[in-house]
Amino acid sequence: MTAVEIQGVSFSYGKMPFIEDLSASFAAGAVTSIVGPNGCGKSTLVKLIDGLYRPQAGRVLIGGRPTLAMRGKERARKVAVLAQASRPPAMTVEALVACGRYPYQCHEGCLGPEDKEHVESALALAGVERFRNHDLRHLSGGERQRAFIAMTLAQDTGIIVLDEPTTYLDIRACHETMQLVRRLNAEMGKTIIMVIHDLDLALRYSDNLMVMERGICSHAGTVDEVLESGAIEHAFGVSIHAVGSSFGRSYSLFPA
Ligand SMILES: Nc1ncnc2c1ncn2[C@@H]1O[C@H](COP(=O)(O)OP(=O)(O)OP(=O)(O)O)[C@@H](O)[C@H]1O
Repeated sequence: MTAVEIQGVSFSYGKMPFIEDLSASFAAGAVTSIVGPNGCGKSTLVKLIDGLYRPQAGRVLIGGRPTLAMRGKERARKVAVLAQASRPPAMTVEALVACGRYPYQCHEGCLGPEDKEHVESALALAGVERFRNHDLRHLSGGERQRAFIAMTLAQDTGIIVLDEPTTYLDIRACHETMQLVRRLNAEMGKTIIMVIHDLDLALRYSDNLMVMERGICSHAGTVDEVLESGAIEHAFGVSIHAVGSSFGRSYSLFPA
């Protein structure tokens, strides 16, 4: 089953077409990473999925429904998008996580018992309960990232899109974030789509990969299929060596 489908999408920022006739699909219940060199259009694609940008041609479907046919709150009940890390707002972790409930709130914006339950379980799942009263600005990068992931969990969507969730994190926090992603997928059946620069993390923690090169999808498939295709080597100009160990496979990448 397909969670998100991109059908013949074209998009340009100015006069020059940037994304042209892009088609791709993201499988439901899978962890898919979008990888590609700087500036190839990964974040643009995320914004198209989020409905922030309107394609000049083609359409994006979420659960079979065109994104632009949905109102903002309806879309936000289907897909939670965590944008690239920016300066953290001055608020507590709990207040941030409560923001994830906005698609379910009425005009007054107060939380009902069901909203509060979702906030509590999101705090617990992301492992940030003990920081609930902490100011986001005083957390470490890894703790803060988990707080933002908790906010997307409170949104209670089947699909979560993470744009560079490991930026600024040290190696341990990177792996913890990826393990959380895998747990959300395995235990809650979440479909995860993430943009990720660290190819080793993408290869280790994803089921599927989509490789982008300047506005196009050059290859998509399972990790093994994409590795065999040579699309990553082509896109990044690297060679990849897989190393097996009792801890699983890891990947070394060298300039070609
Ligand atoms: N708001 C904008 N207006 C004009 N051009 C833009 C805008 N946002 C992005 N671009 C351009 O579109 C291209 C793709 O940008 P995008 O951020 O989607 O790439 P990316 O693959 O996510 O890059 P990175 O890996 O560096 O984050 C880049 O050349 C960028 O300069």
